[in-house]
Amino acid sequence: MPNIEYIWKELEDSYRTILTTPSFNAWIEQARPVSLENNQLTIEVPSTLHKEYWEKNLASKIVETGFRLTGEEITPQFIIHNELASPSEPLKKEEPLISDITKQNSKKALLNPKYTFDTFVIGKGNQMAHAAALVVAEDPGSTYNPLFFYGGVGLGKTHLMHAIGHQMLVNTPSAKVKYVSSESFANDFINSIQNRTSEAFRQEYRNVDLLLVDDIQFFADKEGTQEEFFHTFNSLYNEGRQIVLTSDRLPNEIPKLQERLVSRFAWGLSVDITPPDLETRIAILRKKADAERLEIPDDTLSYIAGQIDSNIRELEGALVRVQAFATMQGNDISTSLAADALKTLKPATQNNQLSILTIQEEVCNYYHVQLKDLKGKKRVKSIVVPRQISMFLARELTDNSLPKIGAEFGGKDHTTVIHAHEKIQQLMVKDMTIQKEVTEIKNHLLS
Ligand SMILES: Nc1ncnc2c1ncn2[C@@H]1O[C@H](COP(=O)(O)OP(=O)(O)OP(=O)(O)O)[C@@H](O)[C@H]1O
Repeated sequence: MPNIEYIWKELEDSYRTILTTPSFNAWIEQARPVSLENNQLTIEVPSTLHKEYWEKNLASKIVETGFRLTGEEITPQFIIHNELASPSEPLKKEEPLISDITKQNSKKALLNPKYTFDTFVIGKGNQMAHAAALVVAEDPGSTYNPLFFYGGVGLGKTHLMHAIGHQMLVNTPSAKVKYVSSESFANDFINSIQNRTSEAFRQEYRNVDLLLVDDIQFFADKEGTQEEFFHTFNSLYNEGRQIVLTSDRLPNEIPKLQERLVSRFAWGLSVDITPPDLETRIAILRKKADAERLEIPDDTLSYIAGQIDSNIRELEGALVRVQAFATMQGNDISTSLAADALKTLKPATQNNQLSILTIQEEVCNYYHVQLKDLKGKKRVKSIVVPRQISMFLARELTDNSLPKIGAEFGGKDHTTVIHAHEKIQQLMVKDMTIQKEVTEIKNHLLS
């Protein structure tokens, strides 16, 4: 009987021949064979979405390959391990062949040529979003419609959206793809009323196979635009066309978003993107440096990745800054050069804002609890209340996104932060002691 490594290697080879590079990266590279016992091959995958995809689309290959190699029936079993993912390796594969028609259509759809699946680094905070994006690109209009990405600023929502568009055009060059920001949608709509071109507006938006609308939190307060978008949505949805939306928060947290839109957005799948861990940040920088053919030592990349932890746009900006600094000085890039280049950047990125850690430390001091307990899972009241107060203050006093705040409390879900915020808000009204304590901590933090 061949061993598990051999079988997995053979499986990888056969998947490589039948899957596109992005699919291979999303499904096969993110999976890990765990054991082969009693003809059962156990495979660890990162999420339920991955598990379902494997079961539906990839598992039969295991049975086929298993039989070919062993003469016996090998049955696959999938288990989910949330801690599994690590950033994908820089791509070593050949460039995908993108036809001229696809390129022209990508341009027409206003897609950024750099935002493809190939240039996207998969890591813990985005693997589910990436996998969902891929499913939608391969099979638009059926599995997750609408697909809704939410999360903090600069974490790759737009990038994934464009990647879906590119991939769909690779698969079907004649597909009609349209990307707009929510502001452009609103402006187009208003212009169409002023210019009496409503029919043309409808033609434009309701005859696409894939509609990508970015940052829909800016629909808040725009009643007429929401009304029009509601009809656009219905028309596309009823025709089985794919809709992908992004926002910095969940639909039900967007102020003044009509209830009927909130409920429609929940028909498909909502996936959050959380800030990347250090490994992923390093992998993103490495990929970017390689693409730009920059020579940067690994420890310098780690240094830069350590300086900026919650926004990939700023991370990329830091790399550009280091590069410019090196050119200006006529020196090679090194860690000390990077430190010099980023010195002036630090106050700007931090914006003199309170950090989540400062809030946590202040609350720990006030209630005499330990930081590790505050970030831990203990459910005793003496810790739960300070924990919820810290989350409340992090939300009130900083610009951090809900997922980011959750992540800073030992990897808690953003819904825990919402719950904590609501809870403390209510207590502040009912409980004078809590009100006094929270105010004291807040005053101390702001003084
Ligand atoms: N996983 C990733 N791999 C490679 N590059 C990434 C990744 N995530 C984000 N980026 C890059 O970071 C930058 C910011 O990403 P993007 O514009 O998609 O963020 P966003 O979440 O849409 O932000 P906003 O909320 O401001 O619209 C882009 O240049 C994008 O290519």
